[in-house]
Amino acid sequence: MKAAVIVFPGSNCDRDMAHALQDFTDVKTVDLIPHTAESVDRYDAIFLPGGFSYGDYLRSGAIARFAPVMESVVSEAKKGKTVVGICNGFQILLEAGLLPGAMKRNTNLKYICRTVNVKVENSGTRFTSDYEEGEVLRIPIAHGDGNYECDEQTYETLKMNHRIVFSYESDVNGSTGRIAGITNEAGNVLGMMPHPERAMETLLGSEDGRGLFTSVYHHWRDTHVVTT
Ligand SMILES: NC(=O)CC[C@H](N)C(=O)O
Repeated sequence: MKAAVIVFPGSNCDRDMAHALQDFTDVKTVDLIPHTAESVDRYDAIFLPGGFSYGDYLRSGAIARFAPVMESVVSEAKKGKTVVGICNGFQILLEAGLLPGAMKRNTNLKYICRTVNVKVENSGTRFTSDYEEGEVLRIPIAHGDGNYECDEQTYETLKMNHRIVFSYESDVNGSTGRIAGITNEAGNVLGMMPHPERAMETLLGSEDGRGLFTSVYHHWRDTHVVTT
């Protein structure tokens, strides 16, 4: 599997994301791809990392969504490739229209940086198959704009189709339905606010994030014939 980690001006979790993929899965190639790249079509999975792309000016993710590489990210997502957006990456996917809804300021109007309990609501996805359904993970959050908002109909659709993949065990930022992560309708695009790439080693507080990266890798391995 070849993975691309997109680097926008202001990304700050790109190296952690590459480290998570490189050192905790059997992914063959992990490349850091600049926001100016024309195409990511040679990659099997595309990762949008957290950070403060374009300084969060205008609205988190609103400028990054127009970065040159995004045209290719959108078209690969529409072809069914695996796309993962974490934190600012999730915000960019929302702004790009690959996922429904939007992010508002956290209800306490503060940047929240702490480890929280995140529940796996659906373990039947390519992002969560290595977790148990209902499992509670300890994963850090670090965001100012993590208050997920969508209209009632969208919320009902997300719920009915099991597209709410992660939820906060208790309310941390005001998100509708305590939503922490959702997929698109086709199930190949995931956006989540918590940072699994910062939960890879017990020494650093938690290794509960590993399952996200191994699930993506195992999904790819199980759907591809590997010739050596
Ligand atoms: N860690 C992040 O990706 C932060 C996302 C965004 N800059 C926010 O504050 O909401």
